[in-house]
Amino acid sequence: MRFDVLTIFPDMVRSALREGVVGRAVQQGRIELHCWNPRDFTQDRHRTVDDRPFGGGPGMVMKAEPLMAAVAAARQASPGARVIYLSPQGRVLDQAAVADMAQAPGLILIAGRYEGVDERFINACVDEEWSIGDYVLSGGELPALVLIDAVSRLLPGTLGHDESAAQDSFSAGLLDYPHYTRPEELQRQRVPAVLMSGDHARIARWRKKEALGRTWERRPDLLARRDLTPEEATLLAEYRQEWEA
Ligand SMILES: COc1ccccc1CNc1ccc(C(N)=O)cn1
Repeated sequence: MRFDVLTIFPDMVRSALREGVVGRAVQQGRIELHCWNPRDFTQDRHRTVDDRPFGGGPGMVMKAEPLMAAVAAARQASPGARVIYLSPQGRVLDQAAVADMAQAPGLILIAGRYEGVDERFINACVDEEWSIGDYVLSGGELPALVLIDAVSRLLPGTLGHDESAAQDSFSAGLLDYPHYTRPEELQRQRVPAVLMSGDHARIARWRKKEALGRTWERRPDLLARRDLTPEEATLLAEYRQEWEA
């Protein structure tokens, strides 16, 4: 899959994607990453990418023309890509949206800076506006990196064991079960015996129950959105009995 990022800080984006599973996928060519700097698409000596807002007010606005020229170049290099603008005004991202994006041939991600971009650029060039959450950052680069990481994890071959992405609780609409590793006892806390039993069916059942129970405790909103199978309802009832015991 190909990711094109429009940013005035390309080194910030490139360096962040050198490490970890995504970095390895880029090195192995399973993921392509290209950065386009709007400054390279300016016509003036000062390579101006921002200007003062019409109507007054604080801060600067990113000029439309350099962005339009950069997006045209990116579209040519990545046919069929979805053009996504990361902003606090976008639809808030969730795992289902990430999974849908992983089906695209490519994503062209616009990382805004300053107070945002000229609305005419959004109207003319942007397919979708997305937010990584209800908070404001100094730029769209970190949201673009979040999106690239979340999508890349779902691409075949990115993770060591593909099923670990599938097992990801959010893919199942639930929170994750607790994880443990050596030592077996730590500050008088022992690893739950079931995990030492070698009984994989029993372990899977325990993990499902923990995921359901923790979702019920911490994120009832997620549970409300999810129909439980009869088995899941039984597991959650068991968890709640133990919890209220
Ligand atoms: C004032 O900043 C902006 C204003 C408008 C657009 C982009 C920016 C760049 N900042 C961003 C970008 C995305 C998110 C998010 N929640 O996804 C948060 N901040």
